Amino acid sequence: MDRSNKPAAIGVSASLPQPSLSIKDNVIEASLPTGQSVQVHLYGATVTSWKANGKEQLFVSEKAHLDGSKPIRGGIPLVFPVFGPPPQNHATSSLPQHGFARNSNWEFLGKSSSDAPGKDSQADLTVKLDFGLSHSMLTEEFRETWPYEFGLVYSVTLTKDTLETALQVRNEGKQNFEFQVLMHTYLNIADISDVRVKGLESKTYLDKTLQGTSHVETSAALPITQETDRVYQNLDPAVPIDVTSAKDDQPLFSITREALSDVVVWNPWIEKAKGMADFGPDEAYKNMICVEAGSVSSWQTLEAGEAWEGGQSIKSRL
Ligand SMILES: O=P(O)(O)OC[C@H]1O[C@H](O)[C@H](O)[C@@H](O)[C@@H]1O
Repeated sequence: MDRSNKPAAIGVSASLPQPSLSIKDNVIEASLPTGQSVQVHLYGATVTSWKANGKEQLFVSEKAHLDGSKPIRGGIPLVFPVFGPPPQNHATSSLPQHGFARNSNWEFLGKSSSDAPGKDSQADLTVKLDFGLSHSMLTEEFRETWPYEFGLVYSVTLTKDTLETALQVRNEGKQNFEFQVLMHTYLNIADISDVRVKGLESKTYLDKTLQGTSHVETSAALPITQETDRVYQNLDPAVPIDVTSAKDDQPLFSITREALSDVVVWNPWIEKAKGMADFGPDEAYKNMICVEAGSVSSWQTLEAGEAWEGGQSIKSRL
């Protein structure tokens, strides 16, 4: 994953078509000359569309609120600084479930594009969009409930066959703070019964559908046949989690991570899907699986003046 701020398009032949950008109604869209595109809402810096090979790769609920009144149900909501309901007696205790990043208005910091070093082909072009959120941009309520001086830079990079999302967290204040982070990715799938999740065998997970009890995964290719809400812990981020098709065992998605050693696998299934007002249609649980790269099973402590960085790269089968 390359998250450096490369100079815009230097070294790219002037005659080659370049990535395009549009900004409208707080939605940023970028596309590559080879057809791939990405869309990001400033509300939550939520990625709401990733098209590759002419297909939408992310699931967004038909009933998702896109007006900033509620976190967006689908795409890639960003969870920070707490995952799930905040614990009692913790600095995050008064925050909403999954923190404030997904329900704050971010700023667009700009676009940069590059081609792979030593290559001179359109196929190697990438486009990176950067978004920022800091303490002063939060609502008064969030500023009061989580009073730390922080800076987030979220980078969304589109390449020919991957989408990369990376977060930098900076402590810009004088006190240490603790955080959790997670990229709550809703993958678009044709049929949940055809999907298997690989790369989890022998890993310990907390099953949130069974009072958070601890288990060890026995399946090399996990089918989703009921409500599933599991936090797999201490995975090697470099080993991909593959979402494969049971029909041909080919990966539909392959997800590698950096500094994100937990992975949540979530599907609400029938009853929970019906119970979520912003989830629709009811049957849509068949068309999504959340595979969420994060650091959530403990807390990252960030000392004053320090920075932390983590991210994921999702490769889609083309
Ligand atoms: O409804 P939300 O707040 O968006 O949370 C949606 C889901 O997020 C994660 O996957 C959690 O593990 C689930 O327990 C939760 O239900």
